[in-house]
Amino acid sequence: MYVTIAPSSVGGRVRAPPSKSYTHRAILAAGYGEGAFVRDPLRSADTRATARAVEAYGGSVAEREEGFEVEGFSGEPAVPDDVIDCANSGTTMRLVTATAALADGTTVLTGDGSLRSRPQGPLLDAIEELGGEAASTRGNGRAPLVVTGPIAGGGVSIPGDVSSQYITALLMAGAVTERGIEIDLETELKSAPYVEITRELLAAFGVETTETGGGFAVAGGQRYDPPEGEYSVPGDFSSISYLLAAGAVAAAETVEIEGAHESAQGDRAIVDIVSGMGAPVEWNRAEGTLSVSAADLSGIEVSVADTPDLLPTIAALGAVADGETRITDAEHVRYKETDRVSAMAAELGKMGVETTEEPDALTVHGDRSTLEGAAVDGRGDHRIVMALAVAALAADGETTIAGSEHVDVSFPGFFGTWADLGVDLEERE
Ligand SMILES: O=C(O)C1=C[C@@H](OP(=O)(O)O)[C@@H](O)[C@H](O)C1
Ligand SMILES: C=C(OP(=O)(O)O)C(=O)O
Repeated sequence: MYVTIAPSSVGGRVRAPPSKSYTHRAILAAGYGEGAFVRDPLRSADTRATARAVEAYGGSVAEREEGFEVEGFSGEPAVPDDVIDCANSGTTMRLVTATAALADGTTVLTGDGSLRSRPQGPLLDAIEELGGEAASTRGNGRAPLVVTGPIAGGGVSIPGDVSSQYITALLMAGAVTERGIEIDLETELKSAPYVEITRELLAAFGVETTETGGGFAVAGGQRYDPPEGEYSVPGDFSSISYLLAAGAVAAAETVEIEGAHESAQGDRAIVDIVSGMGAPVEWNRAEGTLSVSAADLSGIEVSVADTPDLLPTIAALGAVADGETRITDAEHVRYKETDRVSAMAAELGKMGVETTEEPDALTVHGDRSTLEGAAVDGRGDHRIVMALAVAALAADGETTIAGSEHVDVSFPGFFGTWADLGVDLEERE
């Protein structure tokens, strides 16, 4: 599908979708236990992929009005009847590849073209180090993957700078192994707050993890069992980034965002980034509301070591801001649904924006007066689509984004929310 967006001003009160990261983990945690009710989950293409995997391992996930009713496989995943299709979701593939290592038999995992291009080698090596068998069918460290268990746990070393999802995967699976898993990081951990999200969620399910000198550890033989048998998912700060950015570049009146409660999400850094660029932002943490007004923005330097998913949003803000916006520590942002560093450089380039790309950085030379509407490509990547939809608000003339349907991966109804904010847009096949 295509969406055409005319330059618009925005205002009003909207609700952030529930967190994708917490929803994935809550569904799988409930699967590792006897089950749980996941209240207010994100119902999206990616989180449904995790739900399907839990079913493949012998659990069940029923969608109810208020949440997902999950029945678990009690720490003993069955050998799936069929290949597990993780679709577009890296989180699903990494987290449930470690689950496969617990099953007494062989599991095959695959995904769409984008997911089959993303790195899985370090996780396969870790499973082998723990005594399982794990291979890429093409021998290139990418899916399709074939994993044979069971593993009993033990010590493992893994790089920290490719994906934090490997650590999350091993911690979650390790809790139900016999011996637990001790993870030694070979290189500095990137996307570190996502491991904190994991640890926070595991604690809420009664599972203890520890930070060691060189990494993390989880004891084996633990039970996943949240109080009252339920878990409530907080709002998603990566999704909030587009709403805050829309307010910062185009609010005629204040934009108010509900569902912004404190949690371990590193992407809450967007609040400081937007205000650091000059937009007035207020965060009422007790109520979980944010309000933002527009201002003349200026460029900023920001590291995305901890917050890779914010790069497309910051790049779009940088295109509207005056002066240079330099986004550093971004190498791991190239391993996402697309290489988001070069995707943003190229697509903003079509809108008249000058950028400088380095292996681990992107500099956007912002000048709102030269930002022009154009035909751009969302690259089949939800975050590229949504970030370009931010830039479109401030462009001179209409912008048409190809692949608008991909927002379903993390923010279903994104363009409905955009319209509620007053954006002048049209979607078509
Ligand atoms: O664990 C998670 O929920 C995620 C971790 C991050 O990936 P990496 O750890 O691969 O950087 C992030 O980019 C992704 O959107 C979600
Ligand atoms: C990279 C992302 O997710 P995943 O790794 O789960 O595909 C994302 O949501 O931006």
